[in-house]
Amino acid sequence: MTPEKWFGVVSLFPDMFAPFTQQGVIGRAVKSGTVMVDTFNPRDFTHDRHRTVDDRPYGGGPGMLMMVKPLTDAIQAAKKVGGENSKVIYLSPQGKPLDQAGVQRLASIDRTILICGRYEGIDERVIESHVDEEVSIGDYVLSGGELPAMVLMDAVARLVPGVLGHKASAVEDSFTDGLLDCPHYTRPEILDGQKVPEVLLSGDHEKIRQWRLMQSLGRTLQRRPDLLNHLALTEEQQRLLDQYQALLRQ
Ligand SMILES: NC(=O)c1ccc(NCc2ccccc2N2CCOCC2)nc1
Repeated sequence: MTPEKWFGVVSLFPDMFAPFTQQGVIGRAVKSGTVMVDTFNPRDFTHDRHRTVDDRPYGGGPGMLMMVKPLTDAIQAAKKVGGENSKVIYLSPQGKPLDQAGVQRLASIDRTILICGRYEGIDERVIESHVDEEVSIGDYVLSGGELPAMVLMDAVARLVPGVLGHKASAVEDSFTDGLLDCPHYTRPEILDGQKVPEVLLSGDHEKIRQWRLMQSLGRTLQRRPDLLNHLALTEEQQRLLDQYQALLRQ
C-alpha cells in the first residue's frame, strides 16, 4: 500500500534509524504502513577499494566534507524511489529554524528526502542544485544531521492522520494552539505532601477546561512571552490570563 508519508533518508549511518523506526509512535506508524522510511547510504555508491565518502575542502582548513559523487548518487537513488518531485531537505545549523508551523507545512508533503550531513558538511553546489530547503532544529551544533532528521520525522509523523490514537491528530487543537502545555497530574492524589489542584478532582469539565487554558496562558506568559506576541488572544483567553496574573499578585 502507498504510505501517507514517505521519508528517504540519505545518511552514512543508516543503522541509527532502525531503533527509531521500530519503537513507539513512529514504530507503530511504520508497522502499519502509514509512514515509510527508506535509507540511502552514500557509501553504497562508492567504487573505490576504501569506499571513500569524504573529501578534502578547497582552500584548506580543518576537517573534511562529504564527497560529492557518492552523495549525489544517493540523492538520485532516493528520488528514484520517492519520485522526482520529492521535497529535498538538508538538516544543518545554517537552516531555517524548525517550529510547529514549519512541521505542519512539512506534514502536508507526502514525499520528503532528508540529507544528513557529516564531517563539516557538504559542497555548496550540491545544496544549490539538489536541496529545496535547509532546516535547523535549533541553535546548537551536532556531529551529524541524523538526530535532527529523526526529530523532524517524529514531529511530522505525529501530524499524519491515524498515527496518534488518542487525538484526531496532534495538530494542536484551537485550545492551546501556539501556547505552552498546562501542568498534568496523575495518581497518587498526594505525592510527598503535595496535593493535586482541587479543580481537577471536581469533575466539573467546564471549570477544568478553563483552569487548563488559564494555566497554559499563564505559563506561556511567564516562560515564553515571545510566543504570546504572535498570538491574537480570544476574549476568554485574555480574561483568563488577567485572572492568572491577578492570582500571582495575591
Ligand atoms: N541544529 C541543527 O539542526 C544541526 C544540524 C546538523 C548538525 N550537524 C551536521 C552538519 C550538517 C550540515 C552542516 C554542518 C554540520 N556539522 C557537522 C559537524 O560539525 C559541525 C557542523 N548540527 C546541528
